[in-house]
Amino acid sequence: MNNMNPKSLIVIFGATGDLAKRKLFPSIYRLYEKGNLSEEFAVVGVARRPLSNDEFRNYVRESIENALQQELNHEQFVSHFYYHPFDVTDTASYQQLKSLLEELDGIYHSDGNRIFYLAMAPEFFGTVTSRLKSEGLTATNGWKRLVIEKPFGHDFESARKLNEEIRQAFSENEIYRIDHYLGKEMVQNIEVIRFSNAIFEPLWNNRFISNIQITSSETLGVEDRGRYYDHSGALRDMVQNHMLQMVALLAMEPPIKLTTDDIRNEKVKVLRALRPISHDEVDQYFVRGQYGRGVVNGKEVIGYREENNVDPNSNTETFVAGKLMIDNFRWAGVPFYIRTGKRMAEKSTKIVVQFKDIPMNLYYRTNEKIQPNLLIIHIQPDEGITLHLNGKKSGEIMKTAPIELDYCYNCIDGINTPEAYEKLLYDCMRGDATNFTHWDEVAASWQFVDPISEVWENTKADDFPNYEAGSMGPKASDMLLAKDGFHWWPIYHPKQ
Ligand SMILES: NC(=O)C1=CN([C@@H]2O[C@H](COP(=O)(O)OP(=O)(O)OC[C@H]3O[C@@H](n4cnc5c(N)ncnc54)[C@H](OP(=O)(O)O)[C@@H]3O)[C@@H](O)[C@H]2O)C=CC1
Ligand SMILES: O=C1O[C@H](COP(=O)(O)O)[C@@H](O)[C@H](O)[C@H]1O
Repeated sequence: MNNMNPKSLIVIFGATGDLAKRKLFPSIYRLYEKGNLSEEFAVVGVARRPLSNDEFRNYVRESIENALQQELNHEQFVSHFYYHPFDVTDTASYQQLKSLLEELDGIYHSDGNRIFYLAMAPEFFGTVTSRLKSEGLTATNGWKRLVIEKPFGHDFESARKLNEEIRQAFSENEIYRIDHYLGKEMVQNIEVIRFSNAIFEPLWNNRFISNIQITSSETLGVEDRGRYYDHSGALRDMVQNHMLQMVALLAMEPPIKLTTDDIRNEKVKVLRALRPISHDEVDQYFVRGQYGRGVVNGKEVIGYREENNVDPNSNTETFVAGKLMIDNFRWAGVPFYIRTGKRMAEKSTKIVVQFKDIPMNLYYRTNEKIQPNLLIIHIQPDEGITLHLNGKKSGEIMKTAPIELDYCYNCIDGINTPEAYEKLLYDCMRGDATNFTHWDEVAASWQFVDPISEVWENTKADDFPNYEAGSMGPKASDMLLAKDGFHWWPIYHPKQ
């Protein structure tokens, strides 16, 4: 097999769903368009509604054209798509799927390589994987891989059970647990910025860094996902996975080599070193919020409790801010502040690394307020880095002025950053699991988050809704930093 142009059959369970339409089909097309797929691939869509192959192919074409806002340039692309209607709880249909895969293996010479992508409700994850094994679909001459969407469980116990179920059919190195933040260009850049720059790595510790802030704010509300979200909340939806993954990448030790195992091992160590938060400490370290009505991007929007499929008295948080301490040599004493929420003022994901003040500042004498040095990693929508320094104020004696060294990745003409799903699908096809989460990371993350959700589920938040849609969250989020003498740095890009 040519590892750069992998060949495989891809079975998408939930092929008529939102994720497949918006992310998976366009990503497969982009890979094909760039020549990253060989012609020896086929996609089999599985869902209940009755569609013929032709109807499915039209649906795929439309999905791609809508998502990419372009016409399909390669007509033959959709001929690689097949549809197999069935209810995944029905055993008999797996036999028909097996025959179809064997037939397609012959047509596409895909060497028995199979990706099973579970893009459907998580309650089916266990059923599908056990049927794939019991009905013989995993017995193939080539490799087999399982891509599993979030949420991976609801807490540690449910995640452990799910893991046990899928491990009956797939080994750990065949399981690709998606965290789409790990496919983002600038999240992948964290390691490179840290480990390939002599000006950062020696300073990357508690001697020189005073705190690190990670914000992932959204302007969207819960849209049509109220049923799922009202049982999840921001802590499970964003913190347990994406936010903790970014913390792990920022805090991990340099891996011995850039292999999947070496990187994952270092990330797991960080997650295990997170200071556990006991039930009676939750209020000290974490803040929850829920949005009320407000104005977002100039439009009036309803409050969370008025959204479709949301309990009108819901106790679910749509905002979380937290202070995380990592109890190891490198990070002892350095708070990592995280915040994420829906219906906030901006759509933005940013990491701000705030360096400590220098020991003695010559310029204090002039009553100048020297700004701390900041390294800002812009994850989205803008992609880049900004370094905040101090320089001499032009024309003045003994006065400083802030300087911003700014590099914008996605401002450069011709650079079209690949979608996270495109990169992750390609990684999976090439057998590179580095940017997928290992079970040990998932387990450690749930173990950290569980005590917080237990307290929040069992205590009514009397002040909900406690932030206006279109704001940066509840006041208590600012207080969380203020009591340590810090404040949240703005999350807009300096050039905006
Ligand atoms: N949408 C998104 O942006 C994101 C989604 N995810 C995750 O991806 C997964 C899919 O989400 P999403 O696409 O939004 O979900 P949807 O509800 O849009 O799609 C569900 C899919 O499953 C199929 N389906 C439902 N029941 C059965 C059944 N018994 N047998 C066979 N097929 C069935 C549906 O088709 P039919 O009705 O025809 O059977 C449909 O294709 C979830 O785990 C979600 O958490 C993760 C991150 C983002
Ligand atoms: O996983 C999820 O992520 C999205 C935010 O992703 P982004 O790439 O747009 O930052 C969030 O809206 C969703 O609730 C959550 O399930």
